[in-house]
Amino acid sequence: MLHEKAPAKINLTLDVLGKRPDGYHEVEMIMTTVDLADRLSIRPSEDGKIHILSSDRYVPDDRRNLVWQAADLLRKKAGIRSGVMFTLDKRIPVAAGLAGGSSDAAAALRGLNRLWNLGLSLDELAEIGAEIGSDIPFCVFGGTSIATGRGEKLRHLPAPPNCWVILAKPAIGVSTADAYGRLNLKTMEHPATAAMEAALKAGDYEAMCRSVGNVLEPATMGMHPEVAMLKDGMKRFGADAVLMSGSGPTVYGLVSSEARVARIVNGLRGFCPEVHAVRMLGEIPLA
Ligand SMILES: C[C@](O)(CO)[C@H](O)COP(=O)(O)OP(=O)(O)OC[C@H]1O[C@@H](n2ccc(N)nc2=O)[C@H](O)[C@@H]1O
Ligand SMILES: Nc1ncnc2c1ncn2[C@@H]1O[C@H](COP(=O)(O)OP(=O)(O)OP(=O)(O)O)[C@@H](O)[C@H]1O
Repeated sequence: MLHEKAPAKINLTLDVLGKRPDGYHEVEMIMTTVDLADRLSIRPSEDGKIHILSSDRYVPDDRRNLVWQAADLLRKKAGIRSGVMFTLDKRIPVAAGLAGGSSDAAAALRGLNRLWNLGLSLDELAEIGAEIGSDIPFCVFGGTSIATGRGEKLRHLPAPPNCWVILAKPAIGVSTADAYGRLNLKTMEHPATAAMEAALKAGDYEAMCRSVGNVLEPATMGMHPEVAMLKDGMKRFGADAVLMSGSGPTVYGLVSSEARVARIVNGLRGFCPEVHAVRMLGEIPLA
């Protein structure tokens, strides 16, 4: 039996540069993994099939699961006929903007590469993952990167300065396609991606906080006003910077001092069902 950790990601920035002929959007975004992770256990199955046992009843256990799709694609590419049994301990909120499913799929690729002794590099696994979802290549590596293209072209960046990340997810799920679909390419305000990259290189916490931005925020807030309310609450309770992650609806707050974390978490629990205080993971954690 093999074990892989599948950490959540947050977007420090998310910019859209235009619409592509394939219907996707050309993005430029800085993402980093945080210490909230699903656990994936992997063992061979005698019947030649792919099985998924999930701890979360809202997560599909069949071919709709990104873990299933990753295993199926890797099997085809590697010409393997063996079956596999996954046990998925879900801790990342589902449909939250935290790339939970993508990270599970990336963990499946890393784990199966070991189980089947395929000897593929992380670059090769990321390329295979990109055929299933735009966030999977980033999740194969973890750490901190700037992603371009559809999200699959990655350049590694230094870890963010040490701080706490408070994640708050309202009781709604957001479809990523809907959020992109509602984007107004003409009126959107672009985030300061270059300033964010410079802040990470300088290890400058205040500059990082000043540079967060996500063009999908107004699009998702238009469908779900709860997201704007949660952002206001998080600011009022004292977070240094507040942003929606990915296509939402999870909102995160950055906090430098541990003393403020409990106050913000307790304040939010009053009106938000799911709140987690976690650390940034820093450097690539997944080996
Ligand atoms: C919002 C983010 O999570 C930020 O990291 C990603 O951009 C989305 O990544 P993802 O969930 O892996 O997305 P995919 O499964 O590849 O695509 C889901 C849907 O999102 C839209 N989509 C996604 C990525 C992209 N660069 N442009 C898009 O327009 C498309 O409508 C697509 O059908
Ligand atoms: N392993 C998985 N874990 C969670 N959801 C999954 C998984 N595989 C497929 N799904 C489906 O994908 C949908 C989106 O779930 P997920 O948690 O990956 O969203 P997300 O965090 O918003 O992703 P992203 O940030 O990459 O857009 C769910 O509604 C679920 O039905």
